[in-house]
Amino acid sequence: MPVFTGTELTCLRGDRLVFTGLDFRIGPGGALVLLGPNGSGKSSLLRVMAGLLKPIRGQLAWDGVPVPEDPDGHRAQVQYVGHLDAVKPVLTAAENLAFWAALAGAADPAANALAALDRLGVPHIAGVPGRYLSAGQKRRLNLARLLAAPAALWLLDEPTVALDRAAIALFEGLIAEHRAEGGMVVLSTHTDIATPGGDELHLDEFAPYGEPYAEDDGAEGGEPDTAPDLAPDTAGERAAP
Ligand SMILES: Nc1ncnc2c1ncn2[C@@H]1O[C@H](COP(=O)(O)OP(=O)(O)OP(=O)(O)O)[C@@H](O)[C@H]1O
Repeated sequence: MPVFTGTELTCLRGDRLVFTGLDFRIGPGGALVLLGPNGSGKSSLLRVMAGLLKPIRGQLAWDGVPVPEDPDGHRAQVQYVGHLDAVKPVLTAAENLAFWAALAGAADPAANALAALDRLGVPHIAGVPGRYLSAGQKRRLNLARLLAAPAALWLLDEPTVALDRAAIALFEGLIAEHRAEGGMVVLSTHTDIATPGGDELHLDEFAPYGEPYAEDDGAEGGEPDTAPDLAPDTAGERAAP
C-alpha cells in the first residue's frame, strides 16, 4: 500500500487562518491521532485530507504523486466518517448502509450492509428506520460504513462520541485489524482511543504566526470561505438518496 503525505499545508476557514506549515506522513499500518483544543483545526485537516476542503497552500500526495493529478484514485483510497451523522431518517439502518456500499461499488451491497452491522454488534437495528436510532446506534451505523465500503485510509472525526465502553473496545479492535492488514487511520479525538505505535499531531503547534492557539471572539465576519468547502459539514459529506 502507498504512503500518504501532506506537505506545508495551510488552511483558511472564513477569514481565519486555521493552521499553516503542517506536514504529515502516514504509511501502511499507520495511525495518526489529531489532538488539540476546540477550534484548532482537527476537523478542517480531516476534510482537507478527504478532499472536501482545499488547502490554500501545500500539497497532498500518494507516493509523491499529487492528489490533484489523480483525484479519482484518491477518492478510492479514502473513507471519511464525519462527526455529524449522515443517517437518512426514512431509510432503515441496512438501507442506509447498503447505499454507501453500492456507492463504493460493492458487488452485493445488501449483504455487505448486514455483515457490517453484525460486526458492529447491532444486527438487530437492520430494519429500524434511521429516525428511531439512538445516538450510539447511529454512530455504530456510521462506523459500519468502514466495513461495508472498505478503503485503505480511514479518516474519522471524533469516532467514539456517543459510543458505550463495549463499542469503543470493539471499535479499537477494528482499527487494529485494519492496520494489521496494511490499512491506515487518521482520527481526531478528545478522549483516549487505543492506537498502539501510532503518531500524534498536535494542531495547536501549527497555529499561524507561531502563536499558540487562542480562542477568537467568535466573530466569523460573515464572509464566505475564501477557500470554500467542496461539500457541506454534514457527515459522509454526500446525502443518501
Ligand atoms: N464552514 C466554516 N466556515 C468558516 N469557518 C469555519 C467553518 N468550519 C469551521 N470553521 C472555523 O475553523 C476553525 C477550526 O475548526 P475545526 O472544526 O476544524 O476545529 P476542531 O479542532 O475540529 O474543533 P473541535 O475540537 O471543536 O471539533 C474554527 O475557528 C472554526 O470556527
